[in-house]
Amino acid sequence: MSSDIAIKVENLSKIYQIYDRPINRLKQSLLRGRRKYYREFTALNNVSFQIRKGETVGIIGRNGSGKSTLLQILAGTLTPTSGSVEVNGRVAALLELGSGFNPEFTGRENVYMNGAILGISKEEMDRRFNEIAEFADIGDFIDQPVKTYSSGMYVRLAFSIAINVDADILIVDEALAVGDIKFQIKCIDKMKEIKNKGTTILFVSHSGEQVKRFCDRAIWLQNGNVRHIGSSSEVVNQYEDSLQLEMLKDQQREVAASIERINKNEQETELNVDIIAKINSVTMDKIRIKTFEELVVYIKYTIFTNEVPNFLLGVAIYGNDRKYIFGPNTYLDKVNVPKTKGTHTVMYKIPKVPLLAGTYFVDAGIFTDGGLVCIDYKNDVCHFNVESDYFTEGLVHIEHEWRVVK
Ligand SMILES: Nc1ncnc2c1ncn2[C@@H]1O[C@H](COP(=O)(O)OP(=O)(O)OP(=O)(O)O)[C@@H](O)[C@H]1O
Repeated sequence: MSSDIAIKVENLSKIYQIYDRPINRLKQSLLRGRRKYYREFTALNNVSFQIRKGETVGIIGRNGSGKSTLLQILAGTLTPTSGSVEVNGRVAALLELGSGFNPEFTGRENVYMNGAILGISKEEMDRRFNEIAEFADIGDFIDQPVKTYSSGMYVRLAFSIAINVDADILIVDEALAVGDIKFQIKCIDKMKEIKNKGTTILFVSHSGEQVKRFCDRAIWLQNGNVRHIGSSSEVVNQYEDSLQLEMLKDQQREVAASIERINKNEQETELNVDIIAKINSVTMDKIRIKTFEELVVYIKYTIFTNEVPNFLLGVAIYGNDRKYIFGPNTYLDKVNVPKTKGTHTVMYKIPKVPLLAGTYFVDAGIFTDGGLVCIDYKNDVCHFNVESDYFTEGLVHIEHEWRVVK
């Protein structure tokens, strides 16, 4: 393995054997392979990647996507079914709660035991002990058996050991979510310090923001497969978009069913009543854009009467929480659009969209009388995703400046 590579994973797979009943496990071990008493579940499927020394890499994915399985294999606490893992350097791992400590031993004893596992001598641990105890800040509990600890105390001590043993590679599995905010800040500061010292860090987090801020790159696992590897903001944005899209698909299924019902009613209305106009379609050139790129929406509508006086068209953009962001109309903008009989298409363009990463929804409506009377309105008729590099935070980019005044 090249000397600047810290971790090299090639075609790594982990298949768990799932026994529906405990007795089946026994039967399997007694009858050794003559019959299969288990189902197989692929938790990792042909995963390959490399991590350079000094890199901080975030691992993201939905529950059950294989993140913990991967970290456990990298930390050496789980064996893979196939594939290879090469780790260059000493690993300190902070895995799920409950691993790494003997519950009957005191905190102090566990500190020394963990040190021994990492190949650190007793004398060396004597030198480091105070720093570890101070960082964990669990007071007299350090001399109590670990089984009496709260989950918060447990994480404090485990984290304190992991970051005070000068490991080359630090592996952290979602542990920060357990500690209190003050401790989380302390840990992040310490991890930054370690990162600046050149330690390679692998980090599972459910917080996209945390990964964007802290990691250079990210790996997105989906059903045990690597869906994407890249810069952390790019991967997190794509992952979050996909979560939004899944939510959206559910919503759209519901909307499609209700549109079908409405269309049926409309057809009946068209047959019976003289409707004056309707929106035929709302489409977009691109549904995936970057911040400051152009957004184009086409609204096609039909007017059935000779003319609709004071006709106006509006397009509104909403956030995914149905927060109203922007909704101009042709009346307020003093723009003339066709209002006579026939089918017309109007383009609505935002030349430089200032929105930051996320999924946004478009409504379109046609009205008369300055918007007082609604002729037809399409709710959430289409959506688009904005991707942005991690250059600022919030919903939109607002021009601004900083100045030191004193
Ligand atoms: N010992 C096991 N036996 C059988 N299946 C397992 C075992 N450990 C994990 N799995 C399954 O493997 C899949 C991946 O689990 P893993 O814990 O790696 O996912 P994860 O991405 O870390 O999830 P989470 O975010 O919920 O912690 C899950 O479907 C889980 O149920």
